[in-house]
Amino acid sequence: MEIKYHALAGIIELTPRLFTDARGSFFESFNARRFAEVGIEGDWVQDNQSLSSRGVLRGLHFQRPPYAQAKLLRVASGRVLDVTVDLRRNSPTYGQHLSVELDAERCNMLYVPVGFAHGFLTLADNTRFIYKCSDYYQPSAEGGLRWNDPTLGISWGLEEPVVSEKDEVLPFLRDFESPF
Ligand SMILES: Cc1cn([C@H]2C[C@H](O)[C@@H](COP(=O)(O)OP(=O)(O)O[C@H]3O[C@@H](C)C(=O)[C@@H](O)[C@H]3O)O2)c(=O)[nH]c1=O
Repeated sequence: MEIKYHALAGIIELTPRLFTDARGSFFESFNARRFAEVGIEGDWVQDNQSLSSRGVLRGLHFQRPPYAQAKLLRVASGRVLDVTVDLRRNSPTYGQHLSVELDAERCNMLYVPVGFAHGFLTLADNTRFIYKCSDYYQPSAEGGLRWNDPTLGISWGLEEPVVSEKDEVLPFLRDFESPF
């Protein structure tokens, strides 16, 4: 497994070893012991999966404490541009973001600790996005930031993605107090 510690401290990318043979391929998508060794901590309690066509943007989302979630993300089919924004008030990289492409061919995964907003844009049809969460879904604790906030300056590479009504009215960073 290849491990990459990204410039936003705490974000870890894992690219697993794929075992390929005449039947197809195999990889370990989660191994509690091995993942803990490289710094991935989470008492994982919920798995989610979404299906999206190309050009769908979901995010940028988080849950407020005490329901904050760490997430372990991957793509089972298709491809996404995955974006995380550092919302840890004491962090030297507060307000900065990281963009990482996740795809079903490499099966690369991203670990996002508590304290980040998260979103993704699908780059292919039939994109299945799968993620583990370290706390349960709690609608009353949902929060987020606007995907096209000029202060964040995220280059999504698409002018008019498909975005939910809920996500189109999320606040901008300047009007927002981070709960982290
Ligand atoms: C996130 C979530 C949603 N739902 C329901 C609520 C709603 O009716 C429907 C769709 O919810 P949403 O529109 O919030 O789904 P979506 O926009 O895909 O939300 C997800 O976006 C990505 C970027 C994340 O990081 C996730 O944590 C999550 O917030 O599913 C659950 O039942 N459990 C869950 O854990």
